[in-house]
Amino acid sequence: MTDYLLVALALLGVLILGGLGLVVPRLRRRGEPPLPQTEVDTRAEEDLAGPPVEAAESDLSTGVLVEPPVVAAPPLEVPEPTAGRLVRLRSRLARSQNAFGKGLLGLLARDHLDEDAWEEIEDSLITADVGIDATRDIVDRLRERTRVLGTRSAGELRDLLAAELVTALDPGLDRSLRTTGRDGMPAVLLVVGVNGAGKTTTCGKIARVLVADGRSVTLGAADTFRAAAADQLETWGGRVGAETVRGAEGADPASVAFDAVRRGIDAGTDTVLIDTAGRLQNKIGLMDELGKVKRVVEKHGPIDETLLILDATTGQNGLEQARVFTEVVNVTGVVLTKLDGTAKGGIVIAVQRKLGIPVKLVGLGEGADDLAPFDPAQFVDALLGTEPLARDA
Ligand SMILES: Nc1nc2c(ncn2[C@@H]2O[C@H](COP(=O)(O)OP(=O)(O)OP(=O)(O)O)[C@@H](O)[C@H]2O)c(=O)[nH]1
Repeated sequence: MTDYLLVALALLGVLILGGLGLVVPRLRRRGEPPLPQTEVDTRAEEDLAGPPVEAAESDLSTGVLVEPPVVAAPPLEVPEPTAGRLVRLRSRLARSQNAFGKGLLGLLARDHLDEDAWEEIEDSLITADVGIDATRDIVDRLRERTRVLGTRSAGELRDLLAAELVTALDPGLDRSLRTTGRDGMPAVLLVVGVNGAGKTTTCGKIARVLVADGRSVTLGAADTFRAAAADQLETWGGRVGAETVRGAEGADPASVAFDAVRRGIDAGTDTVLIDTAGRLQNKIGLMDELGKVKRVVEKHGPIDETLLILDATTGQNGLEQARVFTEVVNVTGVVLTKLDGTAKGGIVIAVQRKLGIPVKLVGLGEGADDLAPFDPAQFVDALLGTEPLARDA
């Protein structure tokens, strides 16, 4: 009888311990944060299958340790520092603007600056796309100062011309990029412009500039018109470890832009860069689409910077297109691309004067780091092929 009692008690003990073993892990798991859906699915499968078999670490039949295969992540690129880029890229600018600078300096070096010479100087500036109004201002001021100062030497004239060109470029304008967010939110940059101007390339280059400066970046591929544009952007981002948010081909650009900012907020990135499409048949369509992108993105908060990408080789025509964009979105800065491929560097002056918006960056080639912060004095030096202004002839 006592034996039966002991056996019954032992069985009861085993049952109680077994029951606790089943309950305790469930209680522990209840305190864990919810898992994303994909992870929940994986966990459910794991639970069904029991603990994972660590076959990768040891071969059970032989007892010999087997190394797990190493999958190497593609190496991230280290972009060039941004400081002094315009000086480093000076030769690109000097090469394309050589005729313009040399021509002007040749004219100023003449023994006698008569009416014809001044007219030729005007023509050179207009040919270089400086624009008629700006050219008149520059030449009038140069003539006046030459007369008052009695300036004669070629060196002095060159310095006066350089000073006038710098003045025409409005060196006091704020050209900094607003890439720092507020209240824990990322800064949001919207990139707009007509197709082929270099929007996607410039987004990629800006991402590199930001990464080089220690920022984290999320890219938004809101150019859903051209499928390759999203691939192109993703490739740029992947090279420096920036994530790209994209939608299906033909998806609503505004919703992709919205998702990109959402992702940037969730991931805690410093800057979200949104690439848009410019391929619209008419002004109304452009207004509707860009206006919607702007409105939808602003549900998260204000847009910090809207950059208009302009192809420098399109000259005065580009200015007309630019005006349409400035009517739709609040453009805060211009990026002039392809300045390496035109002798019409004067377009920088015309753009700022016509649009009243600072040129903040210039594209000087197709290379990944061929984008430079714009600096009026360095630009004029490169344009004229002269030494820095402070140095006298
Ligand atoms: N030489 C030179 N080429 C440039 C520069 N910037 C962009 N490009 C080239 O211009 C071409 C068009 O650039 P994209 O970035 O695809 O232009 P996009 O505005 O995004 O074009 P869509 O997506 O069709 O709207 C590419 O071949 C670029 O390599 C530059 O500063 N210099």
